[in-house]
Amino acid sequence: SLDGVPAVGSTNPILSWVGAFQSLTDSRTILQEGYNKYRGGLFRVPRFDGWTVYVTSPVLVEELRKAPDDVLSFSEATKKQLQINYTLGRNIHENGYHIPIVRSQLTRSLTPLFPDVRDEIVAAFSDVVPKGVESDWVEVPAMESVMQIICRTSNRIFVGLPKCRDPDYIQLNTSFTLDVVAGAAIINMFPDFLKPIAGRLLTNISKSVQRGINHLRPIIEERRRNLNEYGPDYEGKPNDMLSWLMRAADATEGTVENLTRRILTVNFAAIHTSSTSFTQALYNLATRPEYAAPLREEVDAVVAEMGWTKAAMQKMKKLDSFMKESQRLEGLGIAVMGRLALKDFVFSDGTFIPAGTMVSVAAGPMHHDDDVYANANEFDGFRFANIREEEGQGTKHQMVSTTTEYVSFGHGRHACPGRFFAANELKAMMAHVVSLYDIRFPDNVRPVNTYFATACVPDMKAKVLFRKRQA
Ligand code: HEM
Repeated sequence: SLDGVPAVGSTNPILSWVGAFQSLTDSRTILQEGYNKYRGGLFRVPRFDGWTVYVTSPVLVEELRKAPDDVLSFSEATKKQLQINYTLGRNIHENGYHIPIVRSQLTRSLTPLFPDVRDEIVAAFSDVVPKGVESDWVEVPAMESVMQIICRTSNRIFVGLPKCRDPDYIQLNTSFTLDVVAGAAIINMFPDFLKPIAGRLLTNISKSVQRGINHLRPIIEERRRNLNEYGPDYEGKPNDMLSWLMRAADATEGTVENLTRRILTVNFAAIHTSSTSFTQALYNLATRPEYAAPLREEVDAVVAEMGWTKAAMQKMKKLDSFMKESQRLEGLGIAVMGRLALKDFVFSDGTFIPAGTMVSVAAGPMHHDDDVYANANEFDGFRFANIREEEGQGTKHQMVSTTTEYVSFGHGRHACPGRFFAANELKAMMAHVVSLYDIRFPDNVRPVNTYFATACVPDMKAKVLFRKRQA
């Protein structure tokens, strides 16, 4: 019943397995091939358990965005892709109470909590960058260091000090994403009745959750004692994600295990996404030294006027543009906005999508399309700043703004609720880098990305050279 949607590769059941394998290992080529052939329309690519239909135009992205949740479902797509019942946990799928907290409370708190974010960034960079940086170039393993810094900074706001600096807690949160993604891939290989057993026996997840409980139980219990003794707004009550979750949780969600799973889930959504995004931007700056001076000029001027504040981060338009351009060209998801059709759906061009089909946006090819972005394959760090200059003070081209053409954070009601936090954190980190360091690669060559399934992953092993900023 997907006959109306052209396929990339063979539709023969045996040969489409070869295609399914290729879509794991060479997804970028496959998506680009589909996009080149069927641009403006839809095409399908085989997976081991079915087909994914990709949309390729802003008009179709808009229709995907508008489709009701009970027709094209974000949460059912995520449940299937991540095998949520056996990985993050059934409650995460059934009760997404953390999502409005991330979207509203976290975003509203960015201004008052900025001093904490800044403090953690400064402390984490000074721990991660070797001391010799004062007088010479020093090597910094980029991705590993970025993950440490982002995990610390994010968890300063999720669970506070001193836990955010605990090495075992950091290790747990940076590896939990891989536990979940690898675990989901394993569980997906089993028929439904064996999935719970596969989830328990063949993945690391229960061990990781237990490790998380060991870290968070004493904190949750202490906060609960204080609440009981001194009331809901006791003096010194931490203003962080854990407190917000504890306040919003019902009796079921308020257990130590369920609160721990919730914190792990927020970390799952936050750490690898933000770390890959920052690492790509760092690689772009290290290979394009011509951007250092104008970025530095902007950061120095804005900080001199407004200090290290959230408002200052918002004022740094060149920096915002540089981060957004990195994400446009090398965003983590070359396919985003996955939706599972729960009912039959028909796009306006007449394409019929039967219930049970996965639908997604071919984000990578769209972001590299010359008709959407001039010289789309060129890195133009100030592309969006220049557009904003031309168009006045509008916010449409800020890093956090989503459109039918710019979908790195998705688009519509499920667009990433953490993007305001992420953009603020990533800009504060990059502003710190340009104001304190010069950076480059040992051989001046940008490391190559790898593609796995629909993820674009920066070189995890590359080292960037840091040196104290020269006058
Ligand atoms: C650069 C960093 C990030 C990127 C690129 C990113 C990207 C995305 C994308 C593509 C989606 C799915 C949108 C859709 O399908 O329509 C999403 C959802 C989500 N993100 Fe992010 N994200 C980032 C950082 C964060 C952070 C820091 C948090 C939490 C603090 C977060 C929390 C979430 C949550 C909870 C959802 C699910 C929303 C829902 O269920 O409606 N993300 N993100």
